[in-house]
Amino acid sequence: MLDERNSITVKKHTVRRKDHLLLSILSSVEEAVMGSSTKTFTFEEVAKHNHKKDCWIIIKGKAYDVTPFLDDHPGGDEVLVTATEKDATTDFEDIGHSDAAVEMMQTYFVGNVDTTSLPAAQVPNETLRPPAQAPAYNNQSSGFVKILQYLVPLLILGFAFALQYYGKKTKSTESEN
Ligand code: HEM
Repeated sequence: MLDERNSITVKKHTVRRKDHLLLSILSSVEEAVMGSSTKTFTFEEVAKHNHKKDCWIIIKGKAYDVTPFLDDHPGGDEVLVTATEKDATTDFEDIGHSDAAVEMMQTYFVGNVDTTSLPAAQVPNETLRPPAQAPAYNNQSSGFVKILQYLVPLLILGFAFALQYYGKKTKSTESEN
């Protein structure tokens, strides 16, 4: 009886081990297949998919075909279409997407993007202007603020003394009367 039970547990273990082995073989085969079949697109190739019926976005150097997700995206379909034809990494991260969203994203992965083909980030000219070009009145105004910093406490002090003096004077004239 005991022997029978032992043999059953031993068999279970063997089966589990075999399962595990089989799974790891399967996953490494899958990995090898997936690895070799992962495409690399240029930015231009990805950018062609830029409308509601065919919508691809680029996040962290990877391309995602979010066309089937447009209707279900909690942030709406418009933001996703607007995020095409550019590197949408900052847009995606600025929203503060949850871990669940990041996990969900993997479903739509279609390939890597050749990062050398990505256009340089477009920075508005205003932000590139060096601070040296700031208007000259800035220095003048900071000098004026410094003078005020000394002047205001002095004025308050003078006002306090004047009040004290005026108070004493009115007291003495009252007592004289
Ligand atoms: C494959 C890519 C994306 C997936 C899987 C995804 C998924 C999600 C999910 C699950 C949410 C709900 C909140 C959360 O769990 O974080 C969400 C919200 C949102 N997403 Fe995305 N998203 C993707 C790309 C983008 C992009 C590129 C933008 C562009 C700006 C964007 C904008 C938004 C906005 C505005 C919200 C609403 C946030 C709020 O109402 O608080 N998403 N997204």
